[in-house]
Amino acid sequence: MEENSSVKLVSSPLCQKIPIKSSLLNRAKINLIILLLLISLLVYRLLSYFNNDINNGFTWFLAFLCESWFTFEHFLSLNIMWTPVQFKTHPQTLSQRDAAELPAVDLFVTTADATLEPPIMTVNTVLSLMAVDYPAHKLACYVSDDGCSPLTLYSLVEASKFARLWIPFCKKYDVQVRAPFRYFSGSAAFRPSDDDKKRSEFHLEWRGMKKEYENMRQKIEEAANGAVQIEWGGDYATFENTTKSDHPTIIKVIWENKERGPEGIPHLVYVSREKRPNCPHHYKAGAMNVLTRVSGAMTNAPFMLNVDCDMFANNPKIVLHAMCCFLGLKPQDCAFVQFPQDFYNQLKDDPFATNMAAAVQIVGGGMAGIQGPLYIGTGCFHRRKLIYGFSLDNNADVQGKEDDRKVLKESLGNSTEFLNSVTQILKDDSSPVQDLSSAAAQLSPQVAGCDYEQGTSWGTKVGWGYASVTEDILTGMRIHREGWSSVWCGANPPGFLGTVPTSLPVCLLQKKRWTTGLLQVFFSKNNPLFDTLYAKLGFRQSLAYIWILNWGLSSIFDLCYSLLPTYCILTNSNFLPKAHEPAMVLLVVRLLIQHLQNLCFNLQCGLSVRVWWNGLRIAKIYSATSILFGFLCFLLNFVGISDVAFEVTQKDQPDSCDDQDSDDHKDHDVSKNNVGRFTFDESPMFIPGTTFLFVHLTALALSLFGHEHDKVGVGEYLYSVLMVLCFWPFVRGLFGKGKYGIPSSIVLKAAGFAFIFVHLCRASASVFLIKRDG
Ligand SMILES: O=c1ccn([C@@H]2O[C@H](COP(=O)(O)OP(=O)(O)O[C@H]3O[C@H](CO)[C@@H](O)[C@H](O)[C@H]3O)[C@@H](O)[C@H]2O)c(=O)[nH]1
Ligand SMILES: [Mn+2]
Repeated sequence: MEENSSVKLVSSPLCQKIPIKSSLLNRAKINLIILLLLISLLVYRLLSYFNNDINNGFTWFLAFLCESWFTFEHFLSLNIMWTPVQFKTHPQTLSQRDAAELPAVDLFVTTADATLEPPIMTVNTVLSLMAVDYPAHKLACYVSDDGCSPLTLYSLVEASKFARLWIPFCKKYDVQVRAPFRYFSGSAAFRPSDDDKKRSEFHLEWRGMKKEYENMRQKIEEAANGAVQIEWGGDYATFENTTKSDHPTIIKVIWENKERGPEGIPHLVYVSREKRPNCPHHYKAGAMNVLTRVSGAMTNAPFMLNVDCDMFANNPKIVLHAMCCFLGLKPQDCAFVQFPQDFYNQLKDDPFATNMAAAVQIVGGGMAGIQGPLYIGTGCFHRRKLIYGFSLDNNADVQGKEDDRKVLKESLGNSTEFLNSVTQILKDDSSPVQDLSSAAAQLSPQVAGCDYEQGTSWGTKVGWGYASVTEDILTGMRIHREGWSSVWCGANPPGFLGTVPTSLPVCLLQKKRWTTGLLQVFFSKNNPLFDTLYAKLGFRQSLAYIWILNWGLSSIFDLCYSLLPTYCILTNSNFLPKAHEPAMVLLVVRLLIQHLQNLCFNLQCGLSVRVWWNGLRIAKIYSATSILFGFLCFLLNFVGISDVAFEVTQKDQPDSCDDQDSDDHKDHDVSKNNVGRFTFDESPMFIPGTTFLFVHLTALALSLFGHEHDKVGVGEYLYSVLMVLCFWPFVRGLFGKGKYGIPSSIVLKAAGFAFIFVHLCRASASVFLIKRDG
């Protein structure tokens, strides 16, 4: 194992921090070479300026600007991959401890829309969490429903009935995957083991359980498609005359573990916070803050896990893994425990590059070797104390704060029940509430009300942050800024599995939101550089954040750069070194190393060449569509013209158990051949993408048909041809029918923009071209 001086080794019988050995360090070294090549290309560009060896000042400047950014960006990425570490946890050691010694954990699941996020999916996530290997009386599961949907409540009520059969079954047979849809998916991986089969009663129970699950699924489906009406009355009466954006607080204790025994079924609570039309609700961040307060006043566990509704616990020991980190490391080294994001519905050859597992691994493991991984919004365990903005040291000033109710009130709001729970957390006193249902009844709905947070620090110094639609990065950064480190816990099998969008329009919406959200953080007082200067964010950690936050901006530079070849072809100029120049060698070597490295990495991860190409291609497509739009949204928001909304990502319905093999992903309305094929809709995001294609096609066509092009080099042509290849799915879209075709309104608008672009290029040529011939 390679020792690294900048990585402190922390070890305990529960959790070890281990530097990752040389293969990844080689990655860093190769990237160092690429960095040197990038720098030498910049030097070449400067020299060509001083030698007066340029034929177009505009392209020179733009190319220099973009290349400087690429070099800087590459340097930032190198920083991340320089000292990767991994954490190894030993849950079996912890599970030997007495249940009484294990801390309580509140489990949060968020859902926002019963149509985009099928309730059966939320139900599976909830069941997988309630069934984990951990004393049941130490767990409570809270579901936030931003959709205020009686269907969601109904589904959870059904789920709680099923849970009473499912959880004992899972524990009896040590089921490995406790999301029933997955367990019963028919996939070979989840077939009962030989040992189980030998037990005579197993088959009977297995079949019975499968039938129960099917019944529950059917009931929920029938309620969803209206075949069976939910009866308004009892618990559902409160939903009458409500809409998603206008309704009172609804909190229902669906199931209470009254015996409080380790073998029981964990509590299950439904929460739909109050919403009113003129009251900002801050999307997911707002929902998380309400869950924090409601759970505080009810079970008040010192630790909280949060997952998105599509992300089930794939490893039954997941809470034990997390507790190994919290109990095995020094508190300041373990502010939160983030599990990698992994997905189960990956499309073949990953056409939309949604499988970011490799990238996430590099970033997560890399940052883990600095000040700790970023918080990625789901699959993460937090400390309640830090979420409230307190220090982890029980020093005098905290005790002081505790007495000072006024200070607490100012920052955390004015609810007696909730403030009492906060005081308890400050004292590290974890005695649970006696009776959940009466606690819920007494709890003023105020803590989940839409004006509770007015004048408090919620959304700024307390809880999940409101200043960005990527509330996760913002919130994690606040914790790092306060000087704490976080942990990256790669359990095996993976801790959680979620879904990725499986169609292009949905992917575009998601990428657009991420771009906007990240830029919102960067261009604000939350900029990581300030946190390094004025707070406790480490310098290298700050660089890592700068790299992540500018993910969208890098693509914008890339988009500009990709337009340069067309500009050059249209104006008979060049911006890349000519074939005979030595700089061309540097360029070619750099591109070769970079892409070969990526290719090898893909192959090492067991992925195909196709995946590598798809990744390259879709990056260009995202730049010209979603990222461009995300950037524009950010600009409009920055100058105060428009708000940014959190548009929920549409999720595919999980397969029912009758499907033979869930590992083969199925698109629900197309034949298998079309899975992953590009689909289009009326979204304006397709306009710039199509325009980009038209511009390249026009430039290439014009030079083929005799347009003057003696100064254009081979580099410009190859670049442009490559861009057309990347946009080949769009070429197909021009001729495709139905959703496989680009709508004619989009094509017309794009043609208009392309015409204007070509015209402007040619008009500007006369302004920028340096007349060398006198
Ligand atoms: O008003 C809202 C909007 C969303 N959500 C929930 O937020 C979660 C994430 O939403 P999703 O549409 O799945 O967004 P993704 O882009 O897939 O989510 C990623 O990116 C988000 C930040 O942009 C993070 O919050 C997520 O955890 C992370 O998985 C889901 O459970 C939603 O139900 C709400 O509770 N209320
Ligand atoms: Mn999601």
